[in-house]
Amino acid sequence: MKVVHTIAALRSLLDPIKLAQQKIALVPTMGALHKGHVSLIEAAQQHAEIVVCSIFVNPTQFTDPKDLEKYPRPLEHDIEMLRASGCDIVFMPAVKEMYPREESWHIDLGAAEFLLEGEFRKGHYQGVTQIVKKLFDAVEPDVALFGQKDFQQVLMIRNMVSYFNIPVQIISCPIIREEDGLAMSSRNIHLTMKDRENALVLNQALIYVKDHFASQGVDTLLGHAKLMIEETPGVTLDYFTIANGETLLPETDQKKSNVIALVAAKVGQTRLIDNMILS
Ligand SMILES: Nc1ncnc2c1ncn2[C@@H]1O[C@H](COP(=O)(O)OP(=O)(O)OP(=O)(O)O)[C@@H](O)[C@H]1O
Ligand SMILES: CC(C)(CO)[C@@H](O)C(=O)[O-]
Ligand code: BAL
Repeated sequence: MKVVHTIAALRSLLDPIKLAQQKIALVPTMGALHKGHVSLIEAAQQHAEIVVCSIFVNPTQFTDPKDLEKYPRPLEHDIEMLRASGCDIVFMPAVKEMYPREESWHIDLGAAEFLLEGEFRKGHYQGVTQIVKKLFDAVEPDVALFGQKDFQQVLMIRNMVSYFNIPVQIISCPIIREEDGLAMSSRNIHLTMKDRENALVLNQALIYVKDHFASQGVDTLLGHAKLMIEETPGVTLDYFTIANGETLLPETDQKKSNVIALVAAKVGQTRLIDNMILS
């Protein structure tokens, strides 16, 4: 496994691979890797000969400076995990490498940009698409893999790709959970023991909705799920919605396909998200 820090070094590794017409997969991450990330590397290996993983805590997508400051950065551990997973190239640029000068960025990501995460983290998806475009320019991958855990992020990245006509296949991979159902997340490390227990309600509320989707109406389901979360001590709900998987607008027609339940809540000091496909 090669570890590189500059776009120039990355390109000199990738040029012969491209000349040999080998397929390249990119797995963008912010590090603090867990089994969810490893599942993306493993899926990437099914789609390409060479797997590049980027580790970059992208400042432009953080709307809360404290969140950026305390974002975990266990670099040695990450490199060891990637080595064990069979990743080929790790790209770990410094902030100056990706943002050599002040720049403004704004593209039309469609109305769904401003819903859900976009409402609670204003400008977040401009920052996400800005860095993912830069990573795509640096790597020129044939395929890029993202987690369904960040459901809205995958939609926004697909919109960015179609905005620029980038020839890359975007693949969304299933959510990897702890044994008790908590969605794996780098931010779980901030949870106290009590928070960790309380956080389970997010997955439990999603399961409730999925299990009763055929037998109860949307209003009843939402009422029950929100109550479950609001009654859990230390948990503050940002949103719980049953939405169309394309527009992210509330869905009331339970016979439709592509319906998803999405949740975000603060558990103690830590904001977590999760979701579940309903149809
Ligand atoms: N539990 C998971 N299962 C599958 N993919 C995941 C999971 N958690 C994160 N990912 C995916 O890994 C990629 C990198 O995410 P990131 O580095 O932000 O990790 P994270 O655990 O989502 O961290 P955080 O949510 O705290 O920012 C994203 O595409 C994300 O959707
Ligand atoms: C896609 C991403 C690596 C861009 O910084 C980030 O948003 C993430 O880790 O999901
Ligand atoms: N996994 C999404 C990255 C973020 O929370 O900023």
